[in-house]
Amino acid sequence: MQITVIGLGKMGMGIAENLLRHHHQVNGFDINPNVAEKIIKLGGNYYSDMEQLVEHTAERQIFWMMLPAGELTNNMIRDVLGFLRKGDIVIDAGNSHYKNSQNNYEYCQTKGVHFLDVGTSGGVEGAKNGACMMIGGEKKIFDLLKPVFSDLCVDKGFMYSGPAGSGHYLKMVHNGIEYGMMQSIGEGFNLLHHSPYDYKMNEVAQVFNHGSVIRSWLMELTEKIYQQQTDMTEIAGVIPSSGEGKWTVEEALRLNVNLPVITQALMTRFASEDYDKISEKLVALLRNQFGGHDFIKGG
Ligand SMILES: O=C(CO)[C@H](O)[C@H](O)COP(=O)(O)O
Repeated sequence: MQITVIGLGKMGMGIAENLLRHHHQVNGFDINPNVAEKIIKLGGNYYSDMEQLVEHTAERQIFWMMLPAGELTNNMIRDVLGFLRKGDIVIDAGNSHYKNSQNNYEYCQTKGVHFLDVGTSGGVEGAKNGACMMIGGEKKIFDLLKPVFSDLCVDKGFMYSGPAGSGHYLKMVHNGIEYGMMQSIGEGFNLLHHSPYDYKMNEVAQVFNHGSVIRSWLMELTEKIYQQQTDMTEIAGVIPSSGEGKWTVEEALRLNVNLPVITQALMTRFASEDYDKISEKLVALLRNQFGGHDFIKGG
C-alpha cells in the first residue's frame, strides 16, 4: 500500500523503515529537512509541502501520523483534512489522549474521512522491527488495513480494541502499568544497592531474566543498563513524564477505581522533579519547632 508517514522523528522513521521493509510505498512528511536524507536512503520519498505530497500520492490517501500528542497532533489532523478526500484514512499512532481521539474521529467523520486511533508500544526498536498496536475506530477500516498492521507488528501483537478512542485508552492504561512496573524495578534494585551484600547488579538482572517470575523486557533493559556499567552517580534521579500516567490516574479518580501503585509511581516522578522540595523542608522545620530536632542545612 502507499502510506504517508507524518512526523519522521524516532518513532515515525522507525514505522517508515518497517513499512518499507515490507514493500509498502512510503511518503515521509516532516517540516524538518534534516530527515530527508534518511527517508530517501531507506527507499521512501520526502515531502515538506503537503500540496506537493498530495499531488504525488495514490487515489486513496492513508496518513499515518506519529507526532507528539496534544495540540500538534490535533492541529495537524485539522490541517491535513484540507487535503483529503472522502474515503481517505487518518491514523493517529501517537500517544494521544483517548478523548482527543474520540473528538478527532468525530471531526474526520464530518469530512467523510476515516480515523483510527492506534496505541503503539515497543519503543523505537519495536517501531522498526515489530511493534505492538491497540487499534480503535471503525472495524471495516481496521479490516482493510489488517495486512499493514500484520506487517508492522510482532506475531499476535495487534488487536482491534473497539470504537474510536479505545486504542488510545488501552495505550494509556498500558503506560500506567509501565509506570508501576518500572518504579517497582527501580525500588527493588535500590534496596539491593543498600543491602549488606555486595551483589553484582548485572548478574542479578541477568538471573532475574532467566526463568524467574519477573523476567521481562524491562528487566532485560535493566540488565543492559548494568552491563554497560552505567555510573549511577552521574545520573540525576529525575523522571519526567509525558502525561499518560497522569491520565491513567485521572481516569481512576473519575471512575472511583483503586490505583495505588500507579498513582504512587506518578507521584514519585513528580517528587523527583520538585527540586525545591518545600514539603520536606517544612516537615524538617516543624520537627524542629515542636521537638527541637535537628535539621540539616543545605541547598
Ligand atoms: O509510550 C511509550 C512507551 O510505551 C513512551 O515511551 C512514553 O512516551 C513514555 O511515557 P513517559 O514519558 O510518561 O514515561
